Amino acid sequence: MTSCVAIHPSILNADQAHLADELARVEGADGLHLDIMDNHFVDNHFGGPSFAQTVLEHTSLPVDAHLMIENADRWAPQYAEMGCAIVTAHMEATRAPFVLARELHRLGAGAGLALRPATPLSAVEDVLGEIDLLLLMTVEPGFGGQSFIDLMLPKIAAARRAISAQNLELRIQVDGGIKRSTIERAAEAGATVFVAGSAVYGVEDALAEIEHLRALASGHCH
Ligand SMILES: O=C(CO)[C@H](O)[C@H](O)COP(=O)(O)O
Repeated sequence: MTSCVAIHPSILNADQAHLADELARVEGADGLHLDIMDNHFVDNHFGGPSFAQTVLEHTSLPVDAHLMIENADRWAPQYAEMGCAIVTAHMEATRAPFVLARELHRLGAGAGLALRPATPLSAVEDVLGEIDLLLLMTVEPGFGGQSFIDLMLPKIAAARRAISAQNLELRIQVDGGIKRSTIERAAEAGATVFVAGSAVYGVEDALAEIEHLRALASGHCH
């Protein structure tokens, strides 16, 4: 059965020593969230092009690459070229979001833009019509296992209103602290794509957890 919501496990939280197994145990999710961190835009280093290539070779899921890197205009297109389904750059790290979105589309990928918690929605309002995914961070980007920031709920709701007012199709993704106790509030506010790291990789039966999260969010479809 297709659902109105999507659960994307974040492999940042997987056991990196057993990457192929960790990818296999989330087959059945709606997509895979691939964090890329450059230790400049955030205080952590993870992923990169060769890691992304390895991940793409070991999953059948559509991969959404979340680039927590400086100078995203320069580096984002290669993730589209290698086959990521969606490439998301941070609005704070792109100088030319319209050009970047068109370039990602030309390369066959969806285009996403992400906002740190403290960046207002107004930063992306003019570009919403060019993108496929708006990622609203619900923690400070950089690390898994943090607590969901409740103050992001009005921002999610405002994004949902802006998208409806402009009659757009793009999806709202949330990332950070998504688990059983938070997913319904994020869904009710207007999110439809949920990144879940520790909630999925921290339990033995990852697929059962994905099902559970999907069922909770599905009660609040937009
Ligand atoms: O971008 C991220 C942190 O910056 C991640 O996607 C992170 O893996 C989410 O983990 P959790 O679900 O445990 O909060």
